[in-house]
Amino acid sequence: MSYDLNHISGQQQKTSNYAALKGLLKLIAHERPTLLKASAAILLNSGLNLCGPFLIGYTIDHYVQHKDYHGVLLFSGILLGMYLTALFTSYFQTNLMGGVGQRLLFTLRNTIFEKLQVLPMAFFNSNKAGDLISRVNNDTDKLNTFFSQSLTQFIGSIVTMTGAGIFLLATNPKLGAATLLPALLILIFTKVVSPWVKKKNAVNLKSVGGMSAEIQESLSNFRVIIAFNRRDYFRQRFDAVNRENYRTAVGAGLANNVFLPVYSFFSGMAQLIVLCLGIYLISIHEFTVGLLVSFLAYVVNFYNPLRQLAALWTNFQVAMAGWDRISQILAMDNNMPAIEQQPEVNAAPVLEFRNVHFGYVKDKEILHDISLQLESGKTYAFVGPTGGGKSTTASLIARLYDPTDGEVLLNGRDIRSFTPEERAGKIGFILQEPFLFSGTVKDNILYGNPQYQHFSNEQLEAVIQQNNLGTLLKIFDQGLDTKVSSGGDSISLGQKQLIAFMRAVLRNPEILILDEATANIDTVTERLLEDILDKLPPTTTRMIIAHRLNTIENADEIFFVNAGEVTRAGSFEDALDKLLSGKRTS
Ligand SMILES: Nc1ncnc2c1ncn2[C@@H]1O[C@H](COP(=O)(O)OP(=O)(O)OP(=O)(O)O)[C@@H](O)[C@H]1O
Repeated sequence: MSYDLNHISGQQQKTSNYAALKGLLKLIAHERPTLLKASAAILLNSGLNLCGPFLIGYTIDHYVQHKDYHGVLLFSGILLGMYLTALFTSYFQTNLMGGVGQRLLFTLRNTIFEKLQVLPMAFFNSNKAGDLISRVNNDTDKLNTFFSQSLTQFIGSIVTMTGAGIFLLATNPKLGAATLLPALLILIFTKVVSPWVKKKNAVNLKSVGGMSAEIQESLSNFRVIIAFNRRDYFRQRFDAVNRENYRTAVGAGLANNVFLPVYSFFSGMAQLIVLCLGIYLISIHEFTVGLLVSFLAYVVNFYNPLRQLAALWTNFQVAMAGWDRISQILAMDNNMPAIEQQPEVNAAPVLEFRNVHFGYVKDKEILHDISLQLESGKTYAFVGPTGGGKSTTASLIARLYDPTDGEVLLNGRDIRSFTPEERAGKIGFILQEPFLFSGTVKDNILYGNPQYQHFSNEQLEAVIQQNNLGTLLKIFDQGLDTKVSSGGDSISLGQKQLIAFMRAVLRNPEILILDEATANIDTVTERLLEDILDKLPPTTTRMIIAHRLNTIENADEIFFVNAGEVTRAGSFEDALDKLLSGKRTS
């Protein structure tokens, strides 16, 4: 399954409006009562507005022409009451639909975010964070705008138009049909042009996503930019995406504005037809002045909403383009589902790789036919050159990815049969570059150990002491309350690794993976960590990925990982012998 959203965008641009709308309406199915109330208000509003011209025509023919001013006054009062009621219903429906729009925005953002939580690493490797942010923030807002501002006008316009159309055809079918002819041309024009408009908007939303990705990348790498004095580099890159965004926005703007002039032109044509034909019909006594006034008003009532629909249709196209981008995320599935539960096998190795093959992308294998076994309670070191496949091996143990072939077994059970909670409880992972969340040291420790969520500082400190981590906590001048800014930039990389270390050790995992976890720590502190690792429960298996020899001195067994092959090298002394004899023979 390809997780590259922008690749999919290119292929699936042609979702029909109907299919897109159907999917969207499913999301707001629970809003049905509110939608019904709002629709009733719209119907009443449009109905009242529609009665106006008829009553005016009636008043002219029956009271004005007969100089019956009492009747004129009466009907004026009725009209005033009707318009005031229409004002109230309009306010009511706007209020209701505004709420629907905001709730849709809320639900959509939650739904997308929940989906993002279940998608695998491969998804995040294939998509830029900035583009995803733009989909969650910007594209959802397009839908909110449509629902809260445009939908009621949309329905109202259609109801008013239908009512006006019925009046026009019922009063004089021939004149009515002639008046409605330009509307047919508008319909054909809209049908032909809409896919092009939607595409232009989709391209624009994609470029907004690209710009957001660029901003995100440059802001998160500002330190490198300043250190290399390459502000110009990102400026140029930003300039390019901004230019692209400008170009696509102008394109979308032009496309969006194509409807209005065409609608206005045909609307003017329709009024001209009514005026010419109407005057002719009056001259042959087939029509009255009052009817012509009503007729003209209904033409306005028909074509004005139609003109309004032009703008609303544009909003609809923008919203649908946004919805396409959102539904691409919602349609994604996790390609790493849990398989059926299996019994754990007694006396099985704590971890086993059976003929494992793996590649991040198709046709480029990174790990080739790896078979290895790790026994409970031992310390294993994985060493080898940069890019050899050490972190990849560790990622498979933590099930960040599934093998493309072969099996990874935990306690003799296929790792895929564990629930994420079970698996995470068994495996502690300290990454090469640990990520910390903004908050305090305590918040970051609790993030990996929710079981201590309600512990006071003193209680948590006691747990930390029991796990021999007290000396590490002392390194932070304000202990658990030491502030950590977003991404952990306010503390050193070594300190970040210490927090990540405490976070992982407190989980009491069966397997603790340290991926270059001490690379940025001074030798004195590193000795402290070794001491802590020695004192871990005897059942904890340690997997240490390292470049520095002193880090792996105490390992029970060493594996060489090179060019996607993992070979057993025995103890530290054996490995050293092999390395030296290899050097001597070469
Ligand atoms: N997310 C990824 N997408 C595609 N290829 C990747 C990805 N991560 C790693 N690789 C590739 O996989 C290979 C093994 O990388 P890996 O990170 O496992 O090596 P390593 O032995 O841990 O290296 P180091 O000692 O530098 O950490 C490399 O060729 C790398 O380019």
